[in-house]
Amino acid sequence: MSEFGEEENDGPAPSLAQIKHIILILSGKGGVGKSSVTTQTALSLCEMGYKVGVLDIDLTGPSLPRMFGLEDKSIYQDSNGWKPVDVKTNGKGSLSVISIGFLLGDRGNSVVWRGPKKTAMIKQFVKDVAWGELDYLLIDTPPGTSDEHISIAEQLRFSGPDGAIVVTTPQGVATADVKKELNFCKKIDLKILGIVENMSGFICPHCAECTNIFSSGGGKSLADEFSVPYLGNIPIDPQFVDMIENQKRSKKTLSESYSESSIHPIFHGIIQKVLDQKHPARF
Ligand SMILES: Nc1ncnc2c1ncn2[C@@H]1O[C@H](COP(=O)(O)OP(=O)(O)OP(=O)(O)O)[C@@H](O)[C@H]1O
Ligand code: SF4
Repeated sequence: MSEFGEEENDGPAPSLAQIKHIILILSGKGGVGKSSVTTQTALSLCEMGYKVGVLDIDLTGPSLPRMFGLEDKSIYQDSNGWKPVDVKTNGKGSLSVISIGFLLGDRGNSVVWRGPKKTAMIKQFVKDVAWGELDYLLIDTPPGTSDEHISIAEQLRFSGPDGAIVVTTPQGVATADVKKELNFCKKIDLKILGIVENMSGFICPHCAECTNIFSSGGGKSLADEFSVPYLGNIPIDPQFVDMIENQKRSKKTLSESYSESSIHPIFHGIIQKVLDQKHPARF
């Protein structure tokens, strides 16, 4: 990427002009499945026929290239800006991805940057990607409330995001961190579209029966406490991990494998609750 200059954030980025809805995916804590939720949101919306873009601003641990089976892809820049990487779909909708992961030479690498450099990179991601026309742009953020969150909130200040989907797991420690995240959203005036409780129960790979191995209900009580929508819970599904890990060897596209998975109807219901909120399009 080119030099990062300090500019004033003086209005909505032209690169976002043809995007109808912007949704951020947040989590208070690492490893709760935020990137999985972003991936499933993208696949579900795409299956519904929408044009979807995914922006990965988890600069210290970008996992979306792996989730979408795009680890060997690179991005390039033309006169319109950075070109997102396309993901094969079932013929419905469209899906493209931009991640810092595409710029890291060794895929095992992560970046260790101080705040100003992270801010500059996020600014470039927001302003210089040639998304074209999209129904939904999903922004996958790092866990917690870090420089990246403040930067993206600042960059989107004039761009009217629909709001944020917040991911938690049933355990108390995760829900405690989510409270901080929810308070952060309140502070920056970012609407909460709802809370998703991930890894809630376990789907048996033999009989597809769902068993609650940890307590559940933490997400719902948080939603009640903060008076925000509860979108639902997603069980741990070994088939999902298998689908991600083995997509290169599979004859099916990720969209096809996803549409046949047990997790798919559950997640579809979650996304439908977001769509039912009927946020006005940005243009
Ligand atoms: N419902 C689920 N069923 C099975 N595996 C899951 C589920 N949700 C997440 N996982 C797996 O758990 C791991 C962590 O998930 P993910 O990378 O989505 O978390 P994250 O919150 O984005 O992590 P990070 O803090 O690194 O950004 C991944 O290997 C993912 O495939
Ligand atoms: S849920 Fe049923 S099939 Fe799965 S391990 Fe338990 S008893 Fe066996």
